[in-house]
Amino acid sequence: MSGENSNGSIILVGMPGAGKSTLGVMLAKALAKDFVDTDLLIQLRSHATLQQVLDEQGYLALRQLEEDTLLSCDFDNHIVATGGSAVYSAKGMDHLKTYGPVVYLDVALDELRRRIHDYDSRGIAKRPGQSFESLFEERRQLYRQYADITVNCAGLSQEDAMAAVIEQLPASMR
Ligand SMILES: Nc1ncnc2c1ncn2[C@@H]1O[C@H](COP(=O)(O)OP(=O)(O)O)[C@@H](O)[C@H]1O
Ligand SMILES: O=C(O)C1=C[C@@H](OP(=O)(O)O)[C@@H](O)[C@H](O)C1
Ligand SMILES: [Mg+2]
Repeated sequence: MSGENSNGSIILVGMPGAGKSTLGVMLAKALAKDFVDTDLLIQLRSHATLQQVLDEQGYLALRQLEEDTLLSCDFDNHIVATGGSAVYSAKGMDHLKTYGPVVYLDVALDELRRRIHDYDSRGIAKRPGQSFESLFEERRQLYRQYADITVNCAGLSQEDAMAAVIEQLPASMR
């Protein structure tokens, strides 16, 4: 994943169900960039699914694995779909930010609930028993803290959300 252009990447952050993985592929195609989903890198590194890591080692181990994975990769000229928990790693986020703007896909709680049907088996790095609402409140401030660009995705189709992201990018990246 290395390359010459260290300014050409876009880092997608947001809650599980915000559309990072889905829109990431679409953006990569539209902007002629490579695509990476860091969840898949974590799984390759651990030879296990995220849910297996959670079940066997716990959510803090998953967050540590995520940080290690983020820090060990170059993300030049990529659309990067992060896992929703990437923002728990300040080091990981600082590393990601060196590759390009962090785009927060802001989706309301009700809409996320409609999209996520596997909250307890999706591999989410949350405290045992933590509700989706509590996770949403805890995460929202972290996404805002790291975001260079916030895209309000309320009511937008995948295509319209992708267009909204592109519209808010610096002109040099569109
Ligand atoms: N703008 C959108 N409108 C409706 N559904 C969406 C939208 N973006 C993503 N989805 C759906 O929401 C679900 C979660 O999307 P995904 O890309 O996996 O999110 P994330 O990677 O942020 O967890 C998928 O079923 C996807 O098709
Ligand atoms: O929010 C989370 O705690 C996580 C979300 C998941 O990714 P998505 O955000 O793509 O659903 C997951 O697999 C990740 O490693 C942990
Ligand atoms: Mg994803």
